[in-house]
Amino acid sequence: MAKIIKPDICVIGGGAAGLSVAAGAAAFGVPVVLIERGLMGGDCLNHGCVPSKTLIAAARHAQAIRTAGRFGLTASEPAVDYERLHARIHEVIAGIAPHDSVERFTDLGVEVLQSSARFVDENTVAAGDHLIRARRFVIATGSSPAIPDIPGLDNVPFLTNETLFDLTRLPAHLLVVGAGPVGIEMAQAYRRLGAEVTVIETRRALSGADPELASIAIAALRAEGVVLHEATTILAVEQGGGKVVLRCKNGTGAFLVEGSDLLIAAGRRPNHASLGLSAAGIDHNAKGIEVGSNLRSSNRRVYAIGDAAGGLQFTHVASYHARLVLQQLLFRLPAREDRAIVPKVTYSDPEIAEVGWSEAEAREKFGAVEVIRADLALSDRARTDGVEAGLIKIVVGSRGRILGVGIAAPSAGELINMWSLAVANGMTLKQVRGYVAPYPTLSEIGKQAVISYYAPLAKNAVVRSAIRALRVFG
Ligand SMILES: Cc1cc2nc3c(=O)[nH]c(=O)nc-3n(C[C@H](O)[C@H](O)[C@H](O)COP(=O)(O)OP(=O)(O)OC[C@H]3O[C@@H](n4cnc5c(N)ncnc54)[C@H](O)[C@@H]3O)c2cc1C
Ligand SMILES: NC(=O)c1ccc[n+]([C@@H]2O[C@H](COP(=O)([O-])OP(=O)(O)OC[C@H]3O[C@@H](n4cnc5c(N)ncnc54)[C@H](O)[C@@H]3O)[C@@H](O)[C@H]2O)c1
Repeated sequence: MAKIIKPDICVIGGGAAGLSVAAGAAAFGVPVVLIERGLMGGDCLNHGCVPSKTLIAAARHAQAIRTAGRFGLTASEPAVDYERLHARIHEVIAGIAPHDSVERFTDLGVEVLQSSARFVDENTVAAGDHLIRARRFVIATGSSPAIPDIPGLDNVPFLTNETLFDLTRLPAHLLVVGAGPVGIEMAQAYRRLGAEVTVIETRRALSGADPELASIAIAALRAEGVVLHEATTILAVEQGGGKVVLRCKNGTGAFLVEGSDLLIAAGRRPNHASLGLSAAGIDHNAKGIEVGSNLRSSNRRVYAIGDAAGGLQFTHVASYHARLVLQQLLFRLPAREDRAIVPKVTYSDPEIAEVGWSEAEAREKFGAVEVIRADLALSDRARTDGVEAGLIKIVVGSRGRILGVGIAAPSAGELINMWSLAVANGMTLKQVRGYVAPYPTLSEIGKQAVISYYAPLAKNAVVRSAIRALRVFG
């Protein structure tokens, strides 16, 4: 006989999105049930952001050793102890895991059920031997790696982000399918750690980013020895002589690529196949659960957030969504997702960070916009730190309104923070002109770009004659 529970909120999925809703609801004393079928913390903690950024940090140190010569130090080829690096990745995960654990959430007052959830009707979810009849449901079931339909792939072992961080040896030659954020970040990291790396991409690399900014990161990867084939189709994959072989074709003809290991980084698919969505009248498609800007589904009791909602797929979006849903469920206040205020970062080196409308999007939406740029070469800090390439682009609308900002630079993910605040608050260049930037920092290039916007003022005849007139006063 199933046990029936009737909480106010039932959250399905214990990743970044679901945990944020559960913690927020419990903090206000609202009865909440959280159902998780796998590891608490979801993709970000276990197979995504945390292990990938730990790997990238190690790779950055390896590259610093390799390129130390230009700072007057003795450079060498770094000796990589991959088993030790594997252990460090899992130490970092283990260090964060208690924050997301069943124990912590139980202590917060959340009832955690460790099983798979499935809707049985419009108002009921089944999980193990429980039936949950909640006033509201929040689907936060995330996404999984999409596996492309390439002939032969069924017969060849391959890695995804779910298995990559279990490797205890450095791949000799990593073949990467897909040059999105996952493919590019991992390609550069493994190259820096000493692997040969070849990336195959059907379209252009980092096609979601501003092409001018993306090209700076891609040039850096190529200079470091990553081989990248864009606009290339993989016709088949085979295994032979202990190698993985990709049969490829592009504008130059057909060719073979051989490697020791294959990583599939070809995008994501939502985890909703086993949720029984049709039984609950929840509309969905191949990208995710269909929601309005208030994140509510076609079943008005049910919301979908994070990767499951099929929009932007970032951990900070998961927590942004959680806040919007809590605002509606707890305080009965309206809330709408505004994608234009969400920053997007790819953690290549240089990093690519963007917020607001890109140049192309703004031209399409607003027509006449101005784009101001400053090259990182203008920054004294870039010179002291030996940073060779970088750029900031600010897209400016009428009356100097900041519509969007894109940065290619080391730590661009940090530099974008102040611009995210500016875009979210509809700020203008005049407001940025007035703040004092510390010297020497990379952030100063933003200020320099803004000053360049006002530079024509110095040549303006009216301004000049006003200054001449004011000289009369001594
Ligand atoms: C390699 C990689 C690197 C990334 N790096 C970054 C980064 O640096 N910064 C960033 O912002 N984003 C990054 N992301 C994206 C980020 O990981 C995701 O956007 C984020 O994890 C989404 O959180 P979520 O809670 O929506 O889903 P998930 O984290 O996927 O959590 C969903 C949870 O639901 C559970 N679940 C699914 N179905 C059921 C069911 N039927 N019943 C019960 N439980 C269920 C799953 O087990 C899972 O634990 C990265 C992703 C990858 C793959
Ligand atoms: N830094 C970050 O915040 C970060 C890092 C990694 C991932 N993520 C998130 O995870 C999501 C998934 O990232 P992703 O890189 O896996 O997906 P993606 O969809 O961004 O990129 C996948 C790439 O694979 C290519 N591709 C697909 N099938 C192919 C095939 N058969 N052959 C060759 N190329 C093929 C696509 O053209 C695309 O460029 C992103 O939307 C991103 O938001 C974020």
